[in-house]
Amino acid sequence: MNQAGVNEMMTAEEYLGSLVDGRSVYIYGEKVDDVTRHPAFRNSAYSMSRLYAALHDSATQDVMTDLDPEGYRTHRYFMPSRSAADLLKARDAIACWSRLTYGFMGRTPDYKAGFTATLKSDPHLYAPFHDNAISWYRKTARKVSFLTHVLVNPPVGRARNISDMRDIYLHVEKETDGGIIVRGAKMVATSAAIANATFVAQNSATHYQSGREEDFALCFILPMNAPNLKIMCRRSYEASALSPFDNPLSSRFDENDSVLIFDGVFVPWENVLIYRDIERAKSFYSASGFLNRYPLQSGTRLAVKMDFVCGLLAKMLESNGTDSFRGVRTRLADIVALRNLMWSLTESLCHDPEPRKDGSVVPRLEAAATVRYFGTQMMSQLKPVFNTILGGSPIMQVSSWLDMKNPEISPLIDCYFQGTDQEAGERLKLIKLLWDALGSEFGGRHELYEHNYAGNNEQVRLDMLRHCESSGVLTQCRSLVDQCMSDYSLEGWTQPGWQFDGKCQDRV
Ligand SMILES: Cc1cc2nc3c(=O)[nH]c(=O)nc-3n(C[C@H](O)[C@H](O)[C@H](O)COP(=O)(O)OP(=O)(O)OC[C@H]3O[C@@H](n4cnc5c(N)ncnc54)[C@H](O)[C@@H]3O)c2cc1C
Repeated sequence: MNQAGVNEMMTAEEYLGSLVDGRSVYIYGEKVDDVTRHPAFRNSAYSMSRLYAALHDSATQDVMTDLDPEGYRTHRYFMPSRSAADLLKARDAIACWSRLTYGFMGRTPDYKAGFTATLKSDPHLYAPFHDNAISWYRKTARKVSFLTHVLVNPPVGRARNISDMRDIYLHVEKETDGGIIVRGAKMVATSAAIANATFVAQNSATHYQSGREEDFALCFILPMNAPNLKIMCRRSYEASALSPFDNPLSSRFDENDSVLIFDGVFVPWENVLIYRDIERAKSFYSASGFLNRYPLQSGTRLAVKMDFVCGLLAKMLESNGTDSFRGVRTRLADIVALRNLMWSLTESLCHDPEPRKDGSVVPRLEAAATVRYFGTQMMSQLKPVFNTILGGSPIMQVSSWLDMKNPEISPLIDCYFQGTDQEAGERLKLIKLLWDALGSEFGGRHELYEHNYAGNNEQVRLDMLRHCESSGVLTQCRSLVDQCMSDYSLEGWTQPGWQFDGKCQDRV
């Protein structure tokens, strides 16, 4: 094997070029010709392209990439890991990419690599489509393709049977020699407008009725330019950004979430992984290793974001001149503790991993479920602290950068908008950044994302509990209590050593 391996990873330019493929993206009443030039998407697409540049940059290539078992250079998380050390290196690659977006792009291509790498480890989970699994592993690893995913049925008729929702929920409409035709809608595909393909399945909480609902038990991968696939975008925060000074994050890291409408979409057989198979459709999440693997990406990305958030908070407190107050410092400590917790969890995901049949390893599910649990709560825990110790300071802003360029008022701004030992321009720059991160519509969407991206809040908890029950963790916890209770009885200690003379001590 060539030491350098074969390098087919997309460059930044190739990635941007791959998005100009005739996809049907709709926003503001129009179909978008080219997302790489459109004001609603162009900066976010460019931010994503910088990740591809990092794969080829000699300063970051070693951290980011390695050769996969077939001799192709790829991102470290796009291939199965063989050891705890491999997982740690993959964690560092994920962190390296995340820092390029300060943790504000959650669905970078390494997220779905949490799944696609597993296609190589156990393709037989997708029998009789196991060749498709291997083929999609190769395609995604070699190019470092950007896959998003869409798993959730629209929030309508949730208490009804799936089959009663056939007019809305995604299902197979027709089978042909070449593949299947699917129809229905799915929510929401983050970054679909700037991804290469989407993975489509039902989420793990879906209840199917055997014999009636096989048409819904599907799993396939679809290029974003598939005919009749409509990508319906929400409002763009990038398009509504005033300037880099006013919206330094939302103007370039807006992962537009879209509803996908499959309006009679043809899916060729080679893109199908599960077809009308309820058992496989229900079980592949836990069986594939995706549930073990994706929290390494999402936890590491969140840890980077928490670094950023801690920095923001510390700088704002300094600017306000409240950074030495004892009570304020204790609340900053609360946020630093959350940051430390998330980084520690990423370490525990890598150490002592679970072996797979093919000799690869994945993070232990117990640790993965814990990242999912704490990760989804972190932003909600953070906001009250900001609201409390920053008081009203984040709202003391000028309306836009134009006020600072207006000679009539700029001297007044320079005087009255100063921070503690800080010029007004620097303080306002910091406040605008803080507001974009946490107070803006972009910030609100981020809070909702962190809370929900891993499933609804009850599912996150119940999945973790179910795992701890089935893996024996709760049995072990119970037996520790049993052991303690077996040390004594009504008659006294059952073990030698401790003293009891048969009297009630305080009546001696
Ligand atoms: C910003 C953002 C980005 C997202 N990106 C993606 C993406 O890229 N791909 C993707 O697939 N999804 C994505 N999602 C969707 C996300 O996966 C779902 O929102 C999440 O799984 C929660 O599901 P839900 O919204 O359907 O809520 P529900 O499951 O409807 O839950 C809402 C409430 O109803 C309760 N509930 C639901 N069902 C039951 C039941 N059977 N019995 C009792 N109570 C019940 C829940 O406990 C919860 O309290 C995104 C969401 C957001 C907010």
